[in-house]
Amino acid sequence: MACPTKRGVVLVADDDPVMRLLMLQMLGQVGLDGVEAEDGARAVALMRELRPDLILMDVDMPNMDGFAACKAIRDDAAGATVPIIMVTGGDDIEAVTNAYEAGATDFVSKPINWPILGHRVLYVLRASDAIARLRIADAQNRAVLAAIPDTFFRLNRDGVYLDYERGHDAGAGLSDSDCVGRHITEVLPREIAERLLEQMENVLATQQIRSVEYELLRGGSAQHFEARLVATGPTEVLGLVRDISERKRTEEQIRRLAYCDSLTGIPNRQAFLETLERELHRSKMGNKKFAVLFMDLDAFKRINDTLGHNVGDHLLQLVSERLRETTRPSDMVSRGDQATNLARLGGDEFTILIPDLERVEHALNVAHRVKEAMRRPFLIEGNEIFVTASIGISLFPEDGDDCNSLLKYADTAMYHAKNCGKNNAKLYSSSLTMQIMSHVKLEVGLRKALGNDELYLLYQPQFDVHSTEIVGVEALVRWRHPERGVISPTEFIPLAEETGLIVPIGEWVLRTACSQARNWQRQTRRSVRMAVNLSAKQFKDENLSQIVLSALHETGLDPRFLELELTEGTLMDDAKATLATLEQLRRIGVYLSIDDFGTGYSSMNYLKRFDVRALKIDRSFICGLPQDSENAAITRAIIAMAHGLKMVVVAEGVETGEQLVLLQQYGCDLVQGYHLGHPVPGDSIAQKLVGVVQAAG
Ligand SMILES: Nc1nc2c(ncn2[C@@H]2O[C@@H]3COP(=O)(O)O[C@H]4[C@@H](O)[C@H](n5cnc6c(=O)[nH]c(N)nc65)O[C@@H]4COP(=O)(O)O[C@H]3[C@H]2O)c(=O)[nH]1
Repeated sequence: MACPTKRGVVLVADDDPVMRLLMLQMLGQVGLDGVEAEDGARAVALMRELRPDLILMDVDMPNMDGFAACKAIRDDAAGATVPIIMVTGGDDIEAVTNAYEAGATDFVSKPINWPILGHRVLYVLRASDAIARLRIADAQNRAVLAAIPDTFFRLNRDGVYLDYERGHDAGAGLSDSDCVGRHITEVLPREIAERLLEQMENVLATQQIRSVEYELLRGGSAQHFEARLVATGPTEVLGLVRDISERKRTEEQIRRLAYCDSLTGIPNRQAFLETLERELHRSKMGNKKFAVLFMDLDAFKRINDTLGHNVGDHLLQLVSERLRETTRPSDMVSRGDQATNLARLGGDEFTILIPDLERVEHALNVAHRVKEAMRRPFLIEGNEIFVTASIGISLFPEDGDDCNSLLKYADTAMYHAKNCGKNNAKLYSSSLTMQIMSHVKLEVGLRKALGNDELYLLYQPQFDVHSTEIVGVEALVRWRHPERGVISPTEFIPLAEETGLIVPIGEWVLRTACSQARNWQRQTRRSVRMAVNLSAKQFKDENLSQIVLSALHETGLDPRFLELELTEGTLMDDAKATLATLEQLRRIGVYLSIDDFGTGYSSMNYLKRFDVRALKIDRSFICGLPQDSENAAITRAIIAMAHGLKMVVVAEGVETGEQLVLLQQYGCDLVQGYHLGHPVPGDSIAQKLVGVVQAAG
């Protein structure tokens, strides 16, 4: 017979001393101690005093019968849970009913089967012990559930709520009366309910915890929840629901920080790449096309450098704002999520994704709209700032089928647009890559050209209109490329300017030209003025006057015989700095002229202050003469104006005798052009000069 580890105490209440004795004996045999009470009142008093583990209570007793004693014990907090076995008469069914009503745990009938009673007592003690432990566990569970803020519920396999306890963080959520006994689809939106039911099946099948996140609209705003489901039996799950709105808000903030450009508030490179990746996947699945536009502001660096970073930053904000407005129309975006279609990759680079592209013209139209939007002035700190944009476009699937290639090709096309004169939009084509490759190859070659002696000069004579004598020459550089043959300066000078190579190349031209002019003087005893082109980069080089001085000094050429040709653009770019450089050159004593006059904007006022000695009328005005009356009028006006400012006028690009005669009539001073002489090597000029001397002699 199993015995409890601790010896239990049983209170035996009976008015019959023989019965009490027998009971005490029976208890002793099963390892229990007994205490006696001769009536009900005494039993109640001993229960309070000794707190027995079980009570055996006879029904018929004097003073207070068993029913009354049982009730009194139950009414007392100390006796509320103690197991009470009532001892009733033989077939007294009514007594049994009364016993349970009075709060008895069990009953035995007389005559008593003593060995069975021992077992019965032990069984009731064990059951009571288990109930006590359950009661503690239940209290603990309730304490835990009360301490956590979550709502919890129980669902049966059919999806009906068995229980619902609203958590203290749930605010104005559902209550148990909304849920208990109802099916989950009647309580929650169908889509959410179905997800929960699906996970519930998983939980029951695997006995593992699953969680479901969902969103509910409450009081006009979205609230986020996470329900964790755990099986509590083969057909039941317990759900713990937590409000995760705050966590979602934090996650959203972190996402925004990671995916938003902090300056402009639009998506950043990372966000764009992810959008592009998604679009690529979507377009591949749906057999659709899309375009990537890559936009870069022309001359943004200059704005940043001259007006400061604050203005630069402000400009980028306004640009992104304008892009946002421009890319808003419905034809841009066929889906809701339009914000991420526009992004700033960094610096002044922006990208736009055009999904569901039906025709390429569509992408070109958007590019055109963007270009036009950028052309409107931006007002910053009271200044009107003008910018233009260059745009490159790549297409899926025509140009590539991965994000990196599409972005790279749009970038390549953008560079091409810039090279084509800025404020341009260009589509990518595979031949572009070839072009760019050859551009890069040319640059590598140009870097070596100086050291490899591949550059040389030709000289084009300039004649006095009246005496038809050579009074000067213009030095024009050529590049004898080892593979491609002779390359024109119109091809490599822009590249040299872009890469900064123009500074060493220009210095070489200057020294070579000065040395050539000095050689002619020695050979022919004739002095002609040597004109050398100066690019804007050279002009801005702070060592310019030093280089000019040293070239003159080394070759021994008189400064009067060196002419520096500048374009209008170079002069007008930064009038203040220009004045200082021009003043240094004037002090050296060199001759200054303006090349390609009429093609840019120059202020006459400045020209006077700059102490420029000659204007070269651009050949685009001369080539239409004499038929083109408009150009004729412009040419005459330039000559009159230059003479008014005491400047000499040189006409470039004279190709016919008629043009020469006309220019003579207009009073032009000097002429240069194929009609009078092509650019030729130095020796040919020497022969011409000797010829002139001999003819004169
Ligand atoms: N159609 C036509 N063209 C004529 C005629 N007469 C002369 N030309 C061409 O017109 C250009 C005049 O030079 P530019 O306006 O200074 O224009 C020059 C100049 O801006 C630049 N360049 C040439 N050499 C140098 C240099 O050493 N340094 C710098 N910075 N630029 C240079 O390259 C440009 C082109 O030079 P080139 O190809 O040598 O072309 C030369 C010359 O060959 C004519 O009657 N008809």
